[in-house]
Amino acid sequence: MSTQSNMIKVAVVGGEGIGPEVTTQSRRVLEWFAANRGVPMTLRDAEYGLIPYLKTGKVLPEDTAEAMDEADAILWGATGGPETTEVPAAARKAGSLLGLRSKYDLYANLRPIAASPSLSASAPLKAEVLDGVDFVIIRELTSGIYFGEPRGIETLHDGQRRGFNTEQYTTNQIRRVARAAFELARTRRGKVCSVDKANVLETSVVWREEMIALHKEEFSDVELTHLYVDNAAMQIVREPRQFDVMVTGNIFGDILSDCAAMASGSLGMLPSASLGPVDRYGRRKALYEPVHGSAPDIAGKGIANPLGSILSVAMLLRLTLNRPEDADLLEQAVQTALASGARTADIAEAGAKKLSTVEMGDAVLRALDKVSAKENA
Ligand SMILES: NC(=O)c1ccc[n+]([C@@H]2O[C@H](COP(=O)([O-])OP(=O)(O)OC[C@H]3O[C@@H](n4cnc5c(N)ncnc54)[C@H](O)[C@@H]3O)[C@@H](O)[C@H]2O)c1
Ligand SMILES: CC(C)[C@H](C(=O)O)[C@@H](O)C(=O)O
Ligand SMILES: [Mg+2]
Repeated sequence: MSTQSNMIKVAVVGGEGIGPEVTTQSRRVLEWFAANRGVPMTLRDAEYGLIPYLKTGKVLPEDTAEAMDEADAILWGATGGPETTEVPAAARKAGSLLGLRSKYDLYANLRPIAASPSLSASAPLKAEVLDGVDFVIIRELTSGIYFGEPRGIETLHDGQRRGFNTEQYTTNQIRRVARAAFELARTRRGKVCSVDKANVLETSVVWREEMIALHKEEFSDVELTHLYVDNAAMQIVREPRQFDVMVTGNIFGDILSDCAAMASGSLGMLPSASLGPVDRYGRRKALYEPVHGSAPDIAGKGIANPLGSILSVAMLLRLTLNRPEDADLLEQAVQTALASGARTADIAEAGAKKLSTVEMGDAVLRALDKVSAKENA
């Protein structure tokens, strides 16, 4: 991490599938902020996935690991896809995204969901329930069933195979992500909905008890409610406006955020920030990435929606660079581009012109020029 001045180091890791396609556009946006708004940052590009594996035998070569280690912020694209079946499971595991989340202790994963007024005609949900949708899912990212031990696959006496994993949460793991949720709610509409499965799982019993205890001890000014995860999935589709901050465990948050993407129009629209603990200098390691994956079904076609990745840059500007005005400007530019009719295939109304990934990047850069000129006028 940077030790001097306010120069922020950003590692840009496009990865696989549509990852490099969308990250090329969000990188252009970062460059626009460096050139036009004097945002102090250095960019270091690094390869991840099949391509470096074929060259070095590692999906995460040393140079990439070093770029990520020294970065304040990582702009990540995506990992995975059928083309990577050439990479043995062990090599993939050695450099996995889960391993990186764990290595940097990126426990608080913020996934904001906002409905764009311009997309109400093409959104899968009814326009009446979308007006004003604005909530954040905070997903615990470094524990739960993704990381619990024991785990494995074994062969039983009768020859059947049995796969097993362990769901787990400790008091501290719950409390630190709960704190992130309560603190965020204080800057928003003051409401936290905690999602669990406490009617079945012991991990969720502890989760709910710790939420209630911390709320009572330190955050009684915030409204705290609870939902079981099955009901939460239904409520997100039925009436997403009821939520302000939703906090939940690793696997529930993974599933609920893809579900919530339907309130923003497409999975391609959702950004995210994964944050580590604050160190003694007040800094925290962060990884910014769209919520979607490598989308093998559209990879290489140049049609992926780059807005989830571009909006992740807005989160980077806000959370790592502490430049809220620049983050607002970028979010405004995205809305301006959408209002002017810019659509990739995933958000296009019937009959609308479909832009390529690059053309959507162009539309956002044009909108940035326009909104910043207006601001300076
Ligand atoms: N953070 C990550 O790197 C990440 C996240 C999710 C999935 N993955 C990996 O991605 C691979 C594919 O997974 P999947 O197909 O289940 O999920 P996915 O998110 O890649 O795609 C799901 C669907 O959404 C569409 N989609 C996703 N992003 C889009 C975009 N920007 N524009 C337009 N359409 C978009 C895809 O075309 C696909 O139909 C898997 O290997 C998975 O493990 C990686
Ligand atoms: C790629 C995969 C491991 C990842 C997850 O499950 O966390 C993804 O789905 C996500 O949402 O970031
Ligand atoms: Mg996911």
